[in-house]
Amino acid sequence: MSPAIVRVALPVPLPQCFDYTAESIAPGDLGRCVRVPFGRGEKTGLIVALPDAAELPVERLKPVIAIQREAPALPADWLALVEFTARYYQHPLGEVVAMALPPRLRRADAVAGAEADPLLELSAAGRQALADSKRESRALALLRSLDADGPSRRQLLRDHHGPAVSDALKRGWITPGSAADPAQMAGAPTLTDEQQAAVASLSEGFGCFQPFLLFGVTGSGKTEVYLRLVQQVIAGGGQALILVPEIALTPQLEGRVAGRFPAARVVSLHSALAEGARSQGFVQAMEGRADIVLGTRLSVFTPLPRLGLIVVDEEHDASYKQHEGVRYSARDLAIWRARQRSVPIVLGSATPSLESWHAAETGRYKRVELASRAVAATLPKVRPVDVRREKLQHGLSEHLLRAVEVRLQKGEQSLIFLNRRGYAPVLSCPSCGWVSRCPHCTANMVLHLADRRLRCHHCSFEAGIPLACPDCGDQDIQPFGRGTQRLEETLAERFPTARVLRVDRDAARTRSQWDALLEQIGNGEADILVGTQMMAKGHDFPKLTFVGVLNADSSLFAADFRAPERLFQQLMQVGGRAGRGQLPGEVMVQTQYPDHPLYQCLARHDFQRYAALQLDERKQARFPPFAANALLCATADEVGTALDWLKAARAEALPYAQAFGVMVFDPVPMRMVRLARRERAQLLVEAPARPALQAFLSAWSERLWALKPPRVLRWHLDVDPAEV
Ligand SMILES: Nc1ncnc2c1ncn2[C@@H]1O[C@H](COP(=O)(O)OP(=O)(O)OP(=O)(O)O)[C@@H](O)[C@H]1O
Ligand SMILES: [Zn+2]
Repeated sequence: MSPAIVRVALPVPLPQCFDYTAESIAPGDLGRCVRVPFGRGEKTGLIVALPDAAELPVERLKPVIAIQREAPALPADWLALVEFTARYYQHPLGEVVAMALPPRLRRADAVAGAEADPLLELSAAGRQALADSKRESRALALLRSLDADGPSRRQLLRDHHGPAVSDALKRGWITPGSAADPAQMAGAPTLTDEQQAAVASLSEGFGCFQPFLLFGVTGSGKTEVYLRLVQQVIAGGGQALILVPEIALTPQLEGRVAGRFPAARVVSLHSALAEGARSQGFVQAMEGRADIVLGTRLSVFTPLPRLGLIVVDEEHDASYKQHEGVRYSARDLAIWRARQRSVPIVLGSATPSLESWHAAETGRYKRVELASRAVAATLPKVRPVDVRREKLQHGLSEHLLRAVEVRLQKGEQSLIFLNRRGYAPVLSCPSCGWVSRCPHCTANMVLHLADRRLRCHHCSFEAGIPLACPDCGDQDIQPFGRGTQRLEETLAERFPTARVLRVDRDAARTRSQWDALLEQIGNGEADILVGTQMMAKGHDFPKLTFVGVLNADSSLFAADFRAPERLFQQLMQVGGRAGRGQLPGEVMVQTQYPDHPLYQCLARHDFQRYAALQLDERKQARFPPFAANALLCATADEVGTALDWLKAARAEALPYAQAFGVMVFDPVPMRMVRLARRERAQLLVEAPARPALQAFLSAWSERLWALKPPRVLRWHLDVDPAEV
């Protein structure tokens, strides 16, 4: 009997899969990891097909080394998902698989998915201990919370009560709970009428594919709506997948979900997790043992046998698109998955992407609206502050300073938003014009006074601060412009009694630093916050009533056609942090263009009007969603090499591009030509719609693989690029 053939996707930058022979093979081996000889070494890949015949003569095939049969095989719908991803984003399947699979599964290590996260409840002894207790202690706090909120998962308890949990287990004060209903909710507020209506319309989608756009103003309580839908799904025996932009920015949501469904098994997945935890969560979800999967873009690849609902929170967020390796959009793949599995998908945002907005306008998505805030009576008052005629004090207008002053007097919080880390964006010499450029990038090095370094925010190159100008020796070199550190300094000088707190990536390098900052703000231990985009999303601080925005104009006339859309979203989101509790909010945006439609629409909270204006412009200019784009990017040691290769690539495309209705533009150097010592160029492909683009790219990429690049050159395709 001739040996069986297995087709394996391997993590190598080549477009094809590889055939091997295997002694014995069962249909169940499809979707299993496998070790195979490759080149002079070995590699781990995934069995993606069991073909009847090989592409090469069988005698030339090598036998597999081992098939990993301890871990469960990936299911067929998962294989279809990664195959679609590879095809759509024009990326080798083996690399897509390697990205989508947690490392331990990928290496074909045995993975125990069984590590339980048991439900713990108060025992009779615990109840007694609680009654007898006299002194306040950590153990007591734990027992009290179990008494008040009911049973909870061990992990969640550990997060809040630390070692007290093991202690209480040992003493028998808490015990694994009886099988509780995972759909049972704890501490849910009564829905507003609007929320109730939204839940009702959205639940109509259960059991079939239907994309919904949940368009809800900031603070309207979208999360509450998701949670009710999730409850219905779990009650029906299904699993829910909730995608969030950045888990580091949403510990609140994680806690909220787990706290709301104490008996449900919640798995949270993101790339910052330890390998073991990520593999475990993945296997738990795959075996149907998780009820809710909450995670960042990568979790769109979690196998979910009982999938009943997908939620994409803040669907407009740029972090759903991966910017390296496999350049996929988790939002778009989530929609594909919902269709594949015939389940509803809810895309939620106060500022939807124009793509999704357009889809709702044209009826492809169903729009469900939350027009008012859940708690606060009103949306904040927003106004542009004209800075053309005002003398600014260290970049701050009198209006803005007075607004901060008023908040201080009332004991409320202000946030000054400046999307620029560091002390100053550049150090420069007034006599010869020297500026602190990064030696490896087309970018300036940012001055960080906190640790006295110059740092490139693109390649992370660092240098000390020179005492004198390296070119002319002048000792009077100066920081130019303003970053968050400098703003923090200015505000502390101006308001000496206020507690000024900076919240940016430098202040919150780790998850625990970030949690500590959030707690400080939540407890009202800060009066003035200086924050970057980290502060823009999703947070809910009841005492925060004023938001001042600096330096917004710089994105107004940026070259990228999506820049104004992003600016509008960002300003609306950051403004949405103000006045979410009982206190009314106010937002000021310093600008030289107070009459610009963007600021005018912002002041009226009129997303719809702004979206209509932008979509009109896009239609005229044939930008997405009225066209589909791809970029072919090349990097090399010098830009000329990259441009030459792109020209050759273009020449390959020209003879048949027209047949697809596709335009292939001339290659150009990228705006930031140098990045981390490499020089970059790109070429834009524009098609009337996605199917035409796909058909063209499949044909073209075959030729691209055949075009032998010079050794120093790397290339990739970026389908639906975020920036053009
Ligand atoms: N029905 C309700 N009753 C009482 N409080 C509610 C209700 N719904 C939501 N809230 C509260 O309102 C606040 C805002 O809700 P949530 O964070 O879900 O808003 P959101 O729509 O996600 O806002 P954003 O888009 O700005 O993040 C939260 O503090 C939430 O607990
Ligand atoms: Zn650099």
